[in-house]
Amino acid sequence: MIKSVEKAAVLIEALPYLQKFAGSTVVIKYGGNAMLNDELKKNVIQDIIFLKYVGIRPVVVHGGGPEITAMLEKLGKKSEFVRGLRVSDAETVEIAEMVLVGKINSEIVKLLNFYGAKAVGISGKDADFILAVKHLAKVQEDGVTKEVDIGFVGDILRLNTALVENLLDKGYIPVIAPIGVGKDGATYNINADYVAGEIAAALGAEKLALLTDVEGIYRDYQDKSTFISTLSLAEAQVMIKDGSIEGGMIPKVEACIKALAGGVAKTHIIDGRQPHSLLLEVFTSEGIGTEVVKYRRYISG
Ligand SMILES: Nc1ncnc2c1ncn2[C@@H]1O[C@H](COP(=O)(O)OP(=O)(O)O)[C@@H](O)[C@H]1O
Ligand SMILES: CC(=O)N[C@@H](CCC(=O)OP(=O)(O)O)C(=O)O
Repeated sequence: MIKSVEKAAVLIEALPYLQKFAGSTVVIKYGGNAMLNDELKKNVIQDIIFLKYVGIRPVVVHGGGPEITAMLEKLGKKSEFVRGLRVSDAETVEIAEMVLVGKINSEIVKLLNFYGAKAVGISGKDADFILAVKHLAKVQEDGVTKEVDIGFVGDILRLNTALVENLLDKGYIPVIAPIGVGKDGATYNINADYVAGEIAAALGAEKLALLTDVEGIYRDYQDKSTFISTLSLAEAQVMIKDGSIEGGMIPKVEACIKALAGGVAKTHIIDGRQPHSLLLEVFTSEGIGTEVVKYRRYISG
């Protein structure tokens, strides 16, 4: 049992962060790999509500990659990824939309409302929130960079930021599904990390927190002793180039780069499997996850 004095110390430790973040916007990317059981989901939902009740403006962007993969498998379709992005033919994007908007978005909204917030779900199609264009994946072949068509995968052309700002101003928690719409009316599957990075930059958020299924970034992710607590943009770019950041971690790091370039003060990749990792990241001095920063300070001597 923790003693009352220790409980009070925990609350007092949060005081400078409560003061610092009151009124600011925090974008939370809730990844599909951090949704894997109900207890974890409840923890994340309670953390988001906690942020809201201490005066922070949380914006939730969710993924759902594993559920899309499982649904595609049920329908006899195999998933293929290029640089962390799902190759999406017309049928795949339709299923991705069904899973993301019809299932995951409405479930997160339901849970947030059940635990005491007022949440509103939106996809990129609501009020043309995410205007998208076809993404061309850049892959290296024999030392040459080639552009590859991976189907209805979108890049973000424009975000209707006013929609999210209006919701925040009225006290709602926006819950965003990463589906975009083209000028031609086509539906695009967009990696949720990119949506989170762009929306954090567009809103001038204080913080972007990406919840995933690893502790953070490793120099060699097969070797847990190579964990990195702070990574600069330049270092991250080198790690993508030399292949030590790969697959699903690439969009995350690129989202941090986008957010930092857009003026977001802090970006973090944290372990969504650790109970209340979001609260620990925001309100304690305990270092958690990997912080991606513009520049790293070197202490000499
Ligand atoms: N250098 C690295 N450090 C940590 N994880 C990495 C690294 N490179 C690739 N990864 C992979 O990225 C994964 C996280 O991305 P992803 O599976 O898309 O998660 P999410 O569903 O949360 O978006 C990790 O589980 C890990 O397999
Ligand atoms: C183009 C693309 O890759 N879209 C993603 C969208 C969901 C997502 O981003 O889910 P996670 O955050 O759980 O990975 C996909 O189809 O898996």
